Formats: sequence, C-alpha cells, structure tokens
Amino acid sequence: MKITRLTTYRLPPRWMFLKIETDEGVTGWGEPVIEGRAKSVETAVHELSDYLIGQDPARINDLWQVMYRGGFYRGGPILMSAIAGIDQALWDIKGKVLGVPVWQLLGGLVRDTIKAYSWVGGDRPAEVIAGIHTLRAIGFDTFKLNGCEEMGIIDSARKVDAAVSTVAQIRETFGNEIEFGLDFHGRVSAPMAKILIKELEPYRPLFIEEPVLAEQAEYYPRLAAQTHLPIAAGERMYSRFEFKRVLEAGGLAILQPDLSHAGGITECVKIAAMAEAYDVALAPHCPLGPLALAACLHVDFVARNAVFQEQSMGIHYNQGAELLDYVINKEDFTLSGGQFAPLTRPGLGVEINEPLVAARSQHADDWRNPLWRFADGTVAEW
Ligand SMILES: O=C(O)[C@H](O)[C@@H](O)[C@@H](O)[C@H](O)CO
Ligand SMILES: [Mg+2]
Repeated sequence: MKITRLTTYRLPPRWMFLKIETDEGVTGWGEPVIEGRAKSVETAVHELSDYLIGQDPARINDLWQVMYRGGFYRGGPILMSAIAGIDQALWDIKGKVLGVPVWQLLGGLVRDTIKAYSWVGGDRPAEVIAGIHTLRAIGFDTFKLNGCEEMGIIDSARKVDAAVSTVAQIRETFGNEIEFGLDFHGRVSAPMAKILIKELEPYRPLFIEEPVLAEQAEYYPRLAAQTHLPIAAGERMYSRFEFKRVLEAGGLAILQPDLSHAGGITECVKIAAMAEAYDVALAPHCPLGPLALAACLHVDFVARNAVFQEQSMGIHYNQGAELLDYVINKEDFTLSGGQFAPLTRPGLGVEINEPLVAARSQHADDWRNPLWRFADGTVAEW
C-alpha cells in the first residue's frame, strides 16, 4: 500500500482535519492543529507530505522518525502538531486495514471505562454554578474551570479573593459531590501561584493546572513542595524530550500531553509509559475535536496511569460547531455515568461526515485567542 494524497480541512470552531488517502482506497483521518495557528500547522503538514507520498503507511514508526529527525530542526507546537495529526491518520489506516481499533494494536484494554470531565465558566470564570448544575444533569461529576482572570506577577489581595470566592461557592453549593480542576492557564507567575495555591487549599480542588507557564517548569517542584494539591501540566510540552525533564525534576502529579500537539499516538503512548515509571498520572489534554478525542481515548485505554479525560462538549471555544457535529457514529461517544467506553470500530473509530467537512471547510474562520492586556497596557497571559 502507498500513501497517495494528504488533504487538510480547516473547520469551525477552530479545528483542522487531515485525510490521508492510499492507492488501495483505505483512508485515514487525523486532527493536526494548534489552536490559533491552524494555517501554520496546515503548511507544516503539506511540507511533511514530501516525506510521505509514495511511502507505505504501515511503517508508522519509521515515518514518525523521518518526520521528527529528517528536517534537522524539530519539536515545538507547529511541527509536533503536524506530526501528531499525520500519526493519528496513519494509525487510523493501520487499524482499518487490520480490522481492529487502535487500542487493540497497542496491546488491548487495560480498563473498561475512562472518566470524562467538562469545562465550565469560560475565559473568565462566570456562571460556574449554573454550568455545573447543567452538566451534572447529563452525568458529569468532574469539571475544570479557569482558576483566575488576568494576574500580574505581583497582584492584589482583591484578585486573590475573587479567585477564591468562585471556588468557595462551588464547594458551598456542591460539597464533595463533585470534583473540579483549576486551570491557572499559565496566567500566573510563581509569586502569585504560591499565594493562590495556599488560599485555595481549604477547598480541595482536584488539581491545579499550569500553575505557571511550561517555560517556568523549574517552579513545578518548588510549588509542589509547598502544597498537597496535585499539580498538572503538559498541554504546552511537545515531546518525550520535554516531558523527561519535568518527570526527572518532579513536582507534577498529572501529565497532560495533547494528542494533537505532542506527536500523536506514537509519541504519547511513550510519554504515558514514562509517566507511569514515575508514578505520575496521565490526563490527556483535549479541548479539540472528535479525532483528537478519539486518539486520547485509545491511549487512555492502554495506559494504566490514565485517570480522566478532557473533552470539549459544551466548551466555551466551540462556537459554530460542537464536538460531534462532523461525526456519523455519534452514539459511540455516548457517556454512561460520566464515563467513556472504548471505541470499537477499526482504526480511530470515528466515521467522519466527509461531505459536511468539505462544505464547512469552505467557510472556516481563522480562530484566534483574545489578546489580553493589563490596565497599564502590558500584554497579559490569556
Ligand atoms: O486546559 C485546556 O483545555 C486548555 O488550557 C485550553 O483552554 C487551551 O489549550 C486553549 O485550547 C488554547 O486555545
Ligand atoms: Mg489548560
């Protein structure tokens, strides 16, 4: 079998799908995208296709190494997201050719279900209580929200109190009936992270995510040393070679590689195994579309240290399209008691509505995240 064509579809709300065709009529789908830089990743995918056209899609490991090492420069969000989506599509092809789901090719199920969690509250945590009530009614009991709004390197007690009061309301309303992670979203620097974490401890969030930016990862062990709250990070790390440093340094209780940013299934299965060696939990990052989620689920179902799975149903970013809009087999993503079951169709297990994808890709806006500034005009982390 030979790879014959790569076609990319930038789609609402902010996703990109990739279709890889072969000379034997088997096609594979993947989701190569960095939110807000879809066109850059699209260019990278088509640059990498020079290494792929005419090649045997079954040689995933070799093609991955060629894409990663063949161009001298490597790593980072654009190239690793391009590789990720291509890798997902190659696994989709392999599963379809062999008639089995990807998790079967990776050694079979290690669990029967995986817990899902859902975002509430939007860019600035608001209507969180109402959001949790709505999502509880459809089976969720685990949530994530932004832990704070803009936060200066040194900021006020008022800002800290605003963050804490949102969390206090959640515990006051729901007690220990629900769990929630707080995503600092890289908005906070170490001095304020120390204060926020200390003030938030009494409300027992499930984890604190990106308490500081990945480029400040040396603070993760220092922050972990001051708190019993689990610290999570990983959505802005892109390969084993980045994750090895944070695992070695310690401090992270949960790794959150993104299956569409960190080199795909081939790379994230290895990252999951590295995390298990350090007794660190895995919770793949996934605010994206159905192919990215499917790729996460295949890793969740073979990684014993997977603990819960982010998914984007109802997420504040999904304006103009929802998680399953482009999926024919929507029923395979049904949650039961807030849990996903394994996807059982061959490959990734996602039947894409191709005519709809082709049509909607004609009018895809070029999504950008908002650019935030502090009152004094300096750029704030969003
Ligand atoms: O945890 C999450 O889902 C992420 O922090 C998410 O909010 C961002 O990755 C966003 O998608 C960037 O555009
Ligand atoms: Mg996050």
